[in-house]
Amino acid sequence: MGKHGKRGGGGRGRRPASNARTQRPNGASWNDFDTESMKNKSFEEYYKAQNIVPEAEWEDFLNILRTELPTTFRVTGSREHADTINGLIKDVYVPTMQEVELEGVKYAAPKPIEWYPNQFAWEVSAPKRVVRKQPAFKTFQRFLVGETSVGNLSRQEAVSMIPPLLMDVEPHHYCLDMCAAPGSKTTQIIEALNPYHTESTGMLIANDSDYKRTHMLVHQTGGRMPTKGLIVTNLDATMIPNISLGDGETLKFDRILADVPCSGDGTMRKNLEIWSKWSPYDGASLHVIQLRILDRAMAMLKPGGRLVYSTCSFNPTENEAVVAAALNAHPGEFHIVDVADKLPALKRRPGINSWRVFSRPNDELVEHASFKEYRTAVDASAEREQDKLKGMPETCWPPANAAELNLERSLRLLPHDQNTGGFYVCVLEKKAAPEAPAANATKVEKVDIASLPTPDEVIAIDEKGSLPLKRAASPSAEAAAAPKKLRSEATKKEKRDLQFREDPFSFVDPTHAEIDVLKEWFQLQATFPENNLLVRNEYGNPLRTMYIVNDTIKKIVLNNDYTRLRMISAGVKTFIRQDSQQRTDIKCKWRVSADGISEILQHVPTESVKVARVDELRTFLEDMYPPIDKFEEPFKTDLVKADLGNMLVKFEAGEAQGGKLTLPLYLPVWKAKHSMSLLVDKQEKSVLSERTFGEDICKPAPKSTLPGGTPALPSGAVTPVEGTATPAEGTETPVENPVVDEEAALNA
Ligand SMILES: C[S@@+](CC[C@H](N)C(=O)[O-])C[C@H]1O[C@@H](n2cnc3c(N)ncnc32)[C@H](O)[C@@H]1O
Repeated sequence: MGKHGKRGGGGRGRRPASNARTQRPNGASWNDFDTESMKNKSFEEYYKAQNIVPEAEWEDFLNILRTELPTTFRVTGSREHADTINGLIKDVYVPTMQEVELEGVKYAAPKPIEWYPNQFAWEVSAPKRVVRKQPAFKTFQRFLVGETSVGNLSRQEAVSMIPPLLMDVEPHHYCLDMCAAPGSKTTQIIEALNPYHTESTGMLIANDSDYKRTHMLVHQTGGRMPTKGLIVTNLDATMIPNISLGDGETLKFDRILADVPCSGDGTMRKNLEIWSKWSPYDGASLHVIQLRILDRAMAMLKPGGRLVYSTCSFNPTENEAVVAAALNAHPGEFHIVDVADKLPALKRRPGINSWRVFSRPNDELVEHASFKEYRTAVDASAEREQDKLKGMPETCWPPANAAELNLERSLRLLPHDQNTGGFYVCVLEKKAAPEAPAANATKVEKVDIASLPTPDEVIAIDEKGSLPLKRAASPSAEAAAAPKKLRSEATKKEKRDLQFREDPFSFVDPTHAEIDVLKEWFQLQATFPENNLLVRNEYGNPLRTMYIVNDTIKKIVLNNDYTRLRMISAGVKTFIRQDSQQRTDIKCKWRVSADGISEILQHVPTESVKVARVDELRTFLEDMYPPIDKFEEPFKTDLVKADLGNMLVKFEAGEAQGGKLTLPLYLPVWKAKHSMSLLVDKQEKSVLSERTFGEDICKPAPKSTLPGGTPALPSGAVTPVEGTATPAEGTETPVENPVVDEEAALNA
């Protein structure tokens, strides 16, 4: 195998199509690669031998792997305005991109992905070079970036959208996403739990073992897809502890996604370095951890529950071998679900029940027909030098009963079928009660997963093509042990994970004076979940931020030590304290966050929401602090009459001043002594402006200081409020999410 991935020099065979530098985080970009260097002898030999691609299609398979992936994205389906956004794409943007020509070449307009439900996913095949240079594509690109930043669109590889669609999530389900970061599938699960903001009683635990990546997860879900039924945790998925719901009940899940760390060779079209680095050890080194994660998922699933196992790898060692071993570790308990009737337009290949196992001593593939033969080679020292894996376990080979496990019901997505990356998905269901094997079933020994060797360090590649991921340090084994008692008396006795440095979680006493203030100010009705207001300190003190959680999340928080669960966040950030140093006559020093407004609106009387029109929205966007005089009647009188502080405003659907709102829009607004302001993130304001008025009419933030002496804000900050300032330092850590935390910006 030659050395590939040279930087710079544009030698012979250089890809002609793109001038764009699609820089990869790991350093390789499409410009650095020519198709000549996109070769790997072992990869080709290995996969030819696996028979996952019919011989007649082999060249198509290899050729498409050497081309750049189209851009694909989803419309966030649970949003009220999903249809509006999809309508804009179809009716406004796509017509302008018909027959686009650049340098004599015609490029197709974006088109809906055929198999994705409701035409809510799109594919843009034009290369970035065209998108940059061609005005119609450029305008569309700006729309995509803006709507993605506020959570209305999600950029995601097409095949990566499949596993959540096959989970069949319903709003009442308890779900677990075991390896969730950066969270593209997590947002799909949340959407399925909250279709069109129906009242979901279900919940999701989104977990990842990489601490930094759990914060990406918080950002991805919090700002873009806020839900009161969500907890983010930072656990090793192989030993997620049992979770108590109180009264002796242990949480079992209806739906689990195990989108496990993998070799990522299905991502070669964007993660170009795989071409030079691929080896059969990549998959084999991950086999045991993948199996352990799947095994843990099986234990946490309810009878009748559904579990989706997926990888972005073609490799049977990471796919069918893992599923087969897991089934044989739980004989008679699970079956593979036939999903042939789901997503009917999706071209998929059946899983295989026979595969071959190779090692690669001295850079040449060596096949081992059986585990026994492989061990003989290792023991004879022929393999020892290369035996980085502490030995491939027997579960890497097809078991004797492979043909009886219905592995063909699992799905392999091949890139040349519909111009995508590669993926593997298997849907498993837990039987209501274990079944005895059929009399004619092949006898196999039960797989003992606990006895399998785990490599010390496994390196997986993120499906987004990010940096290789090292396996994160695991929480302590004790932390994984089941809780013995309820939290009320047991928390202090439970073994705490002292390495874990996040702030504690507790609930505000509903009789607390601040809750009375909130109730009176916002006229919160009896339906308001006053018992479910969570704060990030030990004493239930509403110091800076209050989050709303649903009842199940509350039970989890109350009945489990947060360090043992390594809880990073929970619920929707709803109320943010807005203290004033200059004014004492503000009756309610809290504002509703833009993320939390839909949680509040359902509990306030219609008449307490002020009504405005598109004209008023224009005034709010054009001027960061419009004086009350700038507004028209009858809204102006409403503003004059209102007390200083936060109010909720409904901007009615309609057209005026070159703007159009297709649906009503609800936003929090602040009244200060001299002016008004929209409590919305700067970026979101620009997106809103583009969508409503066809251009960004928002004035840039003042350069020096703002009224009240508040300094100008970084991007991502909510508009500060005249006359308000930093709350006194409390015991809570102020920044739960450094990227989007509005408070942090206010306090800058
Ligand atoms: C393929 S990526 C997941 C992609 C994610 N599901 C999505 O759709 O955005 C695999 C993830 O597994 C995490 N991971 C690796 N080992 C893990 C373990 N033992 N337990 C939990 N997560 C793990 C990695 O940090 C990585 O974020």
